Amino acid sequence: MEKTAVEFREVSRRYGQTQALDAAGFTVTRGETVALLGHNGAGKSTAVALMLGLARPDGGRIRILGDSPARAVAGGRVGAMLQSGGLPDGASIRDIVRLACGLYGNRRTVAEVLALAGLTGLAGRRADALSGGQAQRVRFAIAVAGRPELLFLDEPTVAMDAQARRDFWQVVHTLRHDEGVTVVFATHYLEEADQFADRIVVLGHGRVVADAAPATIKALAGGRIIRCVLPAPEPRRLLALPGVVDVTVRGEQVELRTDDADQTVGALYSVIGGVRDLEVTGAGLDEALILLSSGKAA
Ligand SMILES: Nc1ncnc2c1ncn2[C@@H]1O[C@H](COP(=O)(O)OP(=O)(O)OP(=O)(O)O)[C@@H](O)[C@H]1O
Repeated sequence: MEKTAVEFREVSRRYGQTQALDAAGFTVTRGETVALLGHNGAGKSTAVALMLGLARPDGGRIRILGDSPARAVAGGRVGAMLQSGGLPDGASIRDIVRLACGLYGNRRTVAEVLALAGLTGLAGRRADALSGGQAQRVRFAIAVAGRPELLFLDEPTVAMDAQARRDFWQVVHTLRHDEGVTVVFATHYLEEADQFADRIVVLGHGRVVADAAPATIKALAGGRIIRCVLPAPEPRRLLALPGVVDVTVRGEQVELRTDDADQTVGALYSVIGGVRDLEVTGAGLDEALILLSSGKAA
């Protein structure tokens, strides 16, 4: 059996004037859970659509479970939960799940799928009488009905509250553990990527700007931001201060990224001088993502 679940190499896709993906590349090994993380419009949904064969790339190569996306999907080896999956209004949840199970030759029973998705108590409910979070669970049920080897989840927890989110990830964890399912999920929740992924691929403007373990992405976020006002700031002198890893200067406004705030602040006063309005904040994952997406972090 091939070891690579997803090969996504130098993939580009343009919509009119918009370059949604620009030579983006990553691979996913079987059994891994990988998060595609990025801001709105970064290219996450486009990448998922291409991996499912719903659209074709303008350039690059995509292989899914050693096959073309279309053949992997047609073979029933891939499950997907998309952002916009509509549900048939008049049908009950049980009807929808039965249909999905039937499509895959009943690789799971209807009862099993209902239980997996936490829908047993809602089985008789019509699809048009569901909350946003419940509808998400039905989409999840459809995605896992065929016992897929590879699961794509595009912002799966978007309409869920905190408890529903925890329950959802617990089920995904069980599938990974018990069935070895490979999971690729798109999210712009940094915490979600950190908690549930083995690896995070950060997309920014259609390119892969980071591809690393969550701990590495978090380490990038572990630093501090110092903002202050300086008369005639010189970026090169600022970059030479202890701890400083990045400098942004706009007029007299200075922003420094540092991995040792105490040393940097000390040096700002003793070496540079004229410091006004100084503040120090935690960089945080959000700051790290912005930095990565802007291409400033190496
Ligand atoms: N069918 C389409 N037609 C035109 N432009 C599109 C289409 N699909 C995506 N785009 C554009 O391509 C870019 C990438 O969009 P994509 O939906 O892949 O981003 P995303 O990271 O999934 O964003 P979000 O977090 O908002 O879902 C955006 O600028 C978007 O407007």
